[in-house]
Amino acid sequence: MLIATAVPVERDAVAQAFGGISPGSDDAALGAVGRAHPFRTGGTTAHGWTDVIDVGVGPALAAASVASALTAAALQGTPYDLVVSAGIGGGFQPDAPVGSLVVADEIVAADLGAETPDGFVPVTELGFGTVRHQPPGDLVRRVAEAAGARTGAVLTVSTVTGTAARATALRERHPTALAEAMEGFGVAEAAGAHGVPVLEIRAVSNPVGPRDRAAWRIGDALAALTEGFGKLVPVLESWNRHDQ
Ligand SMILES: O=C(O)c1cccc(C(=O)CC[C@H]2O[C@@H](n3cnc4c(=O)[nH]cnc43)[C@H](O)[C@@H]2O)c1
Repeated sequence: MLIATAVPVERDAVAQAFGGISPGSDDAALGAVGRAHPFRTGGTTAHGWTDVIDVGVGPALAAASVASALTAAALQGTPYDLVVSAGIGGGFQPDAPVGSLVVADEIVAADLGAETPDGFVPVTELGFGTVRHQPPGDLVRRVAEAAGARTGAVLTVSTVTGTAARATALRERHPTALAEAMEGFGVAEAAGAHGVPVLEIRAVSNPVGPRDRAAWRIGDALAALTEGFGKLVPVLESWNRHDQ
């Protein structure tokens, strides 16, 4: 399994749930993504090992980093069979309070499209590409149950929402959205290109809405990430894509 966080503190929060903090690795597949201290579990389960890597902020860098890691692992003959995008995120209020966990039942590119006089039009309506990925429903349910998480759409944005108007517009376009972050769709595109299932798990660090940096609770969200992963690791490790 490959778990992709944006930044090292998120990687370390997830790695703690596996019993370690970024010991570093000279593994060639992980080195290929250019990250200094990837975390690799001992590989003691029947399902092999889990790598936790920080892939950078934003959908483009996340996609490039994850695609590199997936390609390198496949070329080594040890392909990953599940990719998880994980980290902190903004929560739509009141449904996803700060400190809560959200598991994506849909990973949606919320600002990939065109602005028109009639409003936002997604690229799919312009005849291009895709704007959503669907994680395996059974795995989403099991993981959310184990971690005590809510399930809903997680939006990927290139600009952190900073106004109430923008939060309302996003929620109107995506009524099932619980959270927004900046990497999930990029990670999902890379996983999709390799035919590998994807999950997104976010710990809410701040409300989506008017920019109020003082209201961000990054420490609490990182703690929730560690606690949540502690509960769901057995589910992730035992999941087999043929269970679907
Ligand atoms: O606006 C600021 O002052 C500010 C301070 C620290 C960090 C940021 C970020 O933009 C971090 C983005 C990073 O964290 C994820 N994230 C967390 N909350 C949100 C959100 O409400 N909307 C989008 N992304 C969020 C994101 O996945 C990035 O990895 C800003």
